[in-house]
This record gives sequence, structure tokens and C-alpha cells, in this order.
Amino acid sequence: MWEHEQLVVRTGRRSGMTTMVAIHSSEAGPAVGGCRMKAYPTINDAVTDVLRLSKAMTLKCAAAGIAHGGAKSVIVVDRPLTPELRRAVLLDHADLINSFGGQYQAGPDVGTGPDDMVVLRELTPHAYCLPEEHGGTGSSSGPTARGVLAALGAAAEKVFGSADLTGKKVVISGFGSVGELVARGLPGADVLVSDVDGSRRTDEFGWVAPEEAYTTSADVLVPAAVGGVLSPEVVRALDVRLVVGPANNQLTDDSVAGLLAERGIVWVPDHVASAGGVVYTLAREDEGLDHESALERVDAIAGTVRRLLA
Ligand SMILES: NC(=O)c1ccc[n+]([C@@H]2O[C@H](COP(=O)([O-])OP(=O)(O)OC[C@H]3O[C@@H](n4cnc5c(N)ncnc54)[C@H](O)[C@@H]3O)[C@@H](O)[C@H]2O)c1
Repeated sequence: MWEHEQLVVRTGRRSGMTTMVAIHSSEAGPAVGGCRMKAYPTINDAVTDVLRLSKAMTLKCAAAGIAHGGAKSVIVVDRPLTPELRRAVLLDHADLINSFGGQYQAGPDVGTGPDDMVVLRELTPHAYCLPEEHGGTGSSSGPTARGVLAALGAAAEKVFGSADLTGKKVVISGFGSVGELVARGLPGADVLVSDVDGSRRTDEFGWVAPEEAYTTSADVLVPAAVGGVLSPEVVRALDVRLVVGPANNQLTDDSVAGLLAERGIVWVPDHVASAGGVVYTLAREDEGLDHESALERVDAIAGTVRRLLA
């Protein structure tokens, strides 16, 4: 059954490139979600991604108690991006965002950042996370990592009897902006990191080859790269007690949650664990809260995880 409110796919008049917006739900309020800029094998793959990601945003806002619905947008990269072409496709995308009259509000996601939001803002007011010098709150990676750490601590209380992960072995798959901050937020833990980009390797943390990240024996696994990583086959091979991380849509389908439970592995749903960024950004940019008060909202993810696991 079609459960989304809208999907609009458009060819940009400046760039000739395809961009799209999916609004899953605006029942709870204007729909929010990041703008992903990425190459896809086919347009259908991009459509599938934007539909799944927009639904995850509805769940994320609902679980975090935010009065917003869920949406997502995608810019399909189909050729090498020069700075001029990047700007052209962002302006095309801004036109598309504007056509929703505020029912879709965009932020950065994989492939885009605060500077891209500045370009969107030239044509639409509906863009969050501009750099601080432009009046925004910048990258949401910090608050997202903080929310993951809050979720991790609460889940560790349940699984290991203590939120303190000192001495516990933690594998982080995806040593990007969030993964790195999560790694740094676990002093005392035996942290191993993994990334398809070998240049991310550092002496600061142990290293696991990306193809071994999901089979390495550990206490905790943190998916912090891409979605669709927990398939039935992968779950059968997991050798951890707890999975919690920021990557959106970690399960290949909902039934995998049952397999995790059968194996006695506690999994914190990604739409709960990864909400720190959107919680913080909306608290600051919509409600005008100061930094510390917005971080308190992020830390409240721990309470949500405790209730969920109870
Ligand atoms: N940044 C945020 O505020 C935020 C908020 C919510 C959810 N998320 C999700 O969290 C995840 C990480 O976000 P980020 O901002 O750190 O992204 P990022 O692009 O900075 O980092 C992702 C890292 O994963 C690596 N990677 C890609 N494919 C991989 C694979 N198959 N195995 C191992 N490593 C791989 C990349 O090389 C990169 O270093 C993404 O799924 C994102 O959608 C991020």
C-alpha cells in the first residue's frame, strides 16, 4: 500500500539533473528531513531510498516527541560535479523545496553540508543547519553522536548492568563524522573502527577491515556508515550483545528485528538512536533554545531507550 503523502521527481532547469522530495507524513507538523546527494545505479534506486528514508524520519520525529512529520530529499548525482554544476543543482533543488510551501524543510545529509544549505537558502527559507556565521547551528553530527552515546549508555545499563563501557570491546562500522565522534566519546572502551575509505585509518583506534566489521567478536556494534546492513545472513553471523548506531534504516526489512531478538542481541532502533541531530537543530533553530538546553533534549534519548527496552 502507498503510505506516503507525496513524491515529486523533477528535472532541474539549470542543471538537467534529477532531484526529488518524498513527504511521508506531515500529520504531526511540517515534514523535515535531510537532503542526500549521491550517485545511484538507477533512478528507481533513488526513489526507493528517498521513500524509505522519509518514512524513517516520521518514526524518528515521533519517537523523539517532535511536532514534525517525516520527509527526505535526494539529488541524484549522474555525472562529475563541478562547483558550477553543484550550485546549479542545489538551486534547482531549492525551487523544488519551495514548491511545497513549507511542508518540506530540508537539512544536510550524506553528500551535503552546511555550506550547501547556504545555497538552498538563496531561493528558499526552508533550509536548516546553515553555518553559524550564517545564523544556523551548522553540522548536526555532534548532537547526533551525543544522542548515540546517550542511547548506547542506556542500552548498556540494560545489557551489561552499567552505562560505563570501560573495558568493553566496541566495533564502529563507518569512521565518518558521527562514527569518529562516537569513538572519541568512549574513553576507556576498547574501540575498533572500520571504514571502506582506508585513508580514515588512524593509530588512535584499532582497525577492522570493512568486510569483517559485522563478524568480529565484540560487546557492542555501532553501525555508522550506510543503511541495509543488518540482513538475516549478517544477523546470523553477528557475535555481539548490543547493536546501536546512527546509520538510518539498518535492517534490510522489519522481520530482521525478530531475528535479532531470537539471538538475544539487543538492537536499539536507528530512528531512536540517531535522532540527536534533528532534536538539537529544531530545538535551536525553531524553538530558540540555547546550546545547553538543546543538548538536554538530546540526552533525553537515554530515557526513551530505557522505556523502550523495559
Ligand atoms: N550526520 C548526522 O547528523 C546524522 C544524523 C542521523 C543519521 N545519520 C546517519 O549516520 C550515518 C553516518 O553519518 P555521517 O554523517 O557520519 O556520514 P559520513 O559520510 O561522514 O560517514 C560515513 C562513513 O562511512 C564510510 N562508509 C561508507 N560505506 C561503508 C561501508 N560499507 N562500510 C564501512 N564504512 C563505510 C564512509 O567512507 C564514511 O567515512 C549515515 O548513515 C547517516 O545517514 C547521520
